[in-house]
Amino acid sequence: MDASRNEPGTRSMFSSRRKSNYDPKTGIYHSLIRLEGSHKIPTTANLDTATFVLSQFPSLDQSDMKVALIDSATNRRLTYRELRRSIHSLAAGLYQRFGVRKGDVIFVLSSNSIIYPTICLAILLVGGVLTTSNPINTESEITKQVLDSGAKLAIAAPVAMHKLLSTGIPTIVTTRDPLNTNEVSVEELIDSCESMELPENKQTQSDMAAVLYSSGTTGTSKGVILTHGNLISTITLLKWAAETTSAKDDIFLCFIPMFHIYGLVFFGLGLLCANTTTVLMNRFELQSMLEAIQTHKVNNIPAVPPVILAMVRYNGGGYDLSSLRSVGSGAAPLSKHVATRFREKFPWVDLKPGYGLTESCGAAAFFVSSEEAIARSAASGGLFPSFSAKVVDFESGIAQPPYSEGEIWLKGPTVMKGYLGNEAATSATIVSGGWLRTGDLGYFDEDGYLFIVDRIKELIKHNGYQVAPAELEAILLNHPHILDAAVIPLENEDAGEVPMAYIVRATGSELSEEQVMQFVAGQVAPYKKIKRVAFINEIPKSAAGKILRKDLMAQSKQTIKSKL
Ligand SMILES: CC(C)(COP(=O)(O)OP(=O)(O)OC[C@H]1O[C@@H](n2cnc3c(N)ncnc32)[C@H](O)[C@@H]1OP(=O)(O)O)[C@@H](O)C(=O)NCCC(=O)NCCSC(=O)/C=C/c1ccc(O)cc1
Repeated sequence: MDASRNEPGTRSMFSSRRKSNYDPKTGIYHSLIRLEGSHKIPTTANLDTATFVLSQFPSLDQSDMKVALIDSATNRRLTYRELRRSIHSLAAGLYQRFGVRKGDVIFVLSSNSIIYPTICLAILLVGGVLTTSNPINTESEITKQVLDSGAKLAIAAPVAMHKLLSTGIPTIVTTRDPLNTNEVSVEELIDSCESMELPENKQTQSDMAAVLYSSGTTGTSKGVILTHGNLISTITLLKWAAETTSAKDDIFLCFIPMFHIYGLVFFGLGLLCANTTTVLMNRFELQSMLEAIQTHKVNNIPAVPPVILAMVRYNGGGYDLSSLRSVGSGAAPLSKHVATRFREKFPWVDLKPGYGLTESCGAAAFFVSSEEAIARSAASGGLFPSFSAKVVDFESGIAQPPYSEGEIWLKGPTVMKGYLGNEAATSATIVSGGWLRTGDLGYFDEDGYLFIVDRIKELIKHNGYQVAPAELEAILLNHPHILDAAVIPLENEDAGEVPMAYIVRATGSELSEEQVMQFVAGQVAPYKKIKRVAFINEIPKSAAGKILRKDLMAQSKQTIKSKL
């Protein structure tokens, strides 16, 4: 969000104000910002996400001719009026022609497209539960998610359709191949179902709205249950943030994937409530991004660290980037060094890191103004309104005062209901009093700014995508020449981290590093591929048999240093 267009007085009010209040009696940090008037989170019980989002669209007059989405490749535009119509038609088509009923899970397998928000909102409007996946995932990864989520129907991009064949679930293609007339497409449903009836919506805020997959603090991928209440809260907070920072008239650029919470909340749902215009890229590519910024005079980009690094490295090329005023950073830690270089190179752009998780439905902490972000360049912002946090010491379990480190626990209206069909993981993650254990190590300063210093959870972040070590270890242990294995994150300047495997070979085996990498590469999505292998006699483990990853991470640093 951009601060340079704040209403008179707003900027100084926010930059001088503390973002949270620490109560030493309870050890709780509370957000100090209170939502007022139309920014309050709606409390009506009988409300669903799509009805709420549609109620925020420009009114049905000339103002609904405002452009909501522009396809950067084709320049195709969708106005808010057209978007409203497509959402209703597709929802009616899903109801009448595919029998979708309240609670039915629908699996969406597509990269970003101009109709992605329509698909999400139509599913939510008809009472379906949205589950999404990266289309570059393998057939077996996709099949696993289809089974785990209990999806009854899929909507898939033509290039990914084949990955669903073995699941046997009926599939609608996003755009029809003119040569294959048997397929029903989303576009056809939008065109043909306009006059079909959609029965009265009977959903409540506590109903399940989405199941997005995350590995949480440990283990493999789990379905994060997000209710309509969670989504409505996160959208309300995003709309408030857009308005507070006067970003309502900004042109946004979207390349972050809408199949993850970050992209879904910003571009699939939230910014539509702020009535912004978004230029959509099917996937990230540096030159295309620079071109899109110049052509569409883009002002605002919610981004991720690898993209910010790519912008730092880009040298010239003659693109006019003067329209750009705000770049956000989420999904992975942004190094202080990269942030400083970015600010030196693009001094007219506000760089604002934020913090959120799938389990907190995206929202948790953000910066209102760039002055705050510059003054605390290693922070991830202050708590969003309506949030509380604790910093809990691992050994004692005692909540810590400002500047003391511990695990960040969060409480707020966006915190997930739990993991689908996984009581054990749910109760280990959402603990007494409704606190969400984030698995991140950090602290607050005395003004309530959050600093994330390390990750305690067993997770690798490659390009902002989660890679669960447990998933790769399970694959490795299936190799007949592998006795034991452990996977850890290895720092990487371009992608943040890459997966590295420590392998105990079976006696007499001459298995090579290359063979290990190829074995895994054939079974996982590209971002999960193991990029480095080391052989070891024994995997270090605790008395309880838990892999001592920190020991291996320290060892990997030594090994790599000695090889340089
Ligand atoms: C733009 C990135 C950084 C780079 O894109 P890429 O270069 O295409 O690389 P990928 O990692 O996507 O793809 C891996 C490989 O697959 C390839 N690939 C790629 N898309 C294709 C294709 N459609 N066909 C075929 N091959 C392909 C790609 O070329 C590449 O190949 P290779 O280099 O050979 O390994 C991309 O990774 C990306 O968008 N990452 C962001 C992930 C993300 O959004 N994570 C959010 C998780 S949720 C979260 O943390 C919430 C935070 C949050 C924080 C604050 C808030 O306020 C709210 C929320």
